[in-house]
Amino acid sequence: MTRPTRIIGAPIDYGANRRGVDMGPSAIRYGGLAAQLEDAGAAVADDGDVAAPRAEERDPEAEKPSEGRAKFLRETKAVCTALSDRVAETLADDELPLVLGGDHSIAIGSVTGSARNADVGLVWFDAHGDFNTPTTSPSGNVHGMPLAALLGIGEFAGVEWANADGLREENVAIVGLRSVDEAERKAIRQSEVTAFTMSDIDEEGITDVVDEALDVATAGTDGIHVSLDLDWLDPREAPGVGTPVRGGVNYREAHSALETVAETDALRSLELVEVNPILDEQNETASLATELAASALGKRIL
Ligand SMILES: NC(=[NH2+])NCCC[C@H](N)C(=O)O
Ligand SMILES: [Mn+2]
Ligand SMILES: [Mn+2]
Repeated sequence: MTRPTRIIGAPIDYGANRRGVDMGPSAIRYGGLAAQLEDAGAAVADDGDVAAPRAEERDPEAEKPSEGRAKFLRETKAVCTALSDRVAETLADDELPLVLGGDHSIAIGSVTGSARNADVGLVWFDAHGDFNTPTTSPSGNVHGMPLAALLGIGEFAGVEWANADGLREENVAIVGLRSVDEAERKAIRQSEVTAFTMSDIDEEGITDVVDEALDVATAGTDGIHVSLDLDWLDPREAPGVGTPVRGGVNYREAHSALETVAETDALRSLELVEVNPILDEQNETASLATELAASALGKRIL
């Protein structure tokens, strides 16, 4: 029997260039999330969404980083702080938080919450490194920065609300990387984070790569957080995302990866991000997200 699962929505799109991922939580719920999770054997409760300021109330320049550019940092901080508390409370109740985004900046909230009273490993399924900082970011979009924020890199050093207490670089694995900015490449190489690119998946196959990623994340930790950016998949499988990149994993590879996550039995918290219903086709990306969540929670073909 899977741990009781509590759904928490974080309906924001401050961190992304293209509007629409704020509707992700609705689309994923509408795509049949609760039924999928029950199929996986999980008892499901829906905690609703964290409060998010409306577009009209936003000020892109309200809170500035020490240097560089990070748009809507004040709003991102407010939402992530609330989300972090909800995730920590859910874990304290011995339930599994399933966070629905929203753009990937919400990972700052989910992971700080998950790593508050525990040593946590992190598996980051993504086409992107999300390793920019306010000075290296080409866009100023915070969804390209959450990993650097959580690890306290660059201008994020000592930024308490954004740094994850119980997370060490050695326990972070990025899987499926294929779009990296120049400064990000350097920063990832300099860090202790393990990055598995699409070329690694070409060479070794998804099974071996995910096994290795899970070894990295589980080594010496109390459990793992899995952050699934839907642009990890090839845009043919997941068209409803704001920053699609060709050459991603296919449908079966994605399921296989999350089935392997379930087998490890170390899952502490999970999030599904970057679903953009405006750009989607008949909600297929949101439905796919629900299926992958079910695989991560232990749903099997037979
Ligand atoms: N979570 C994402 N979809 N991130 C995309 C980041 C794109 C680019 N590297 C940037 O920093 O702007
Ligand atoms: Mn991405
Ligand atoms: Mn991402």
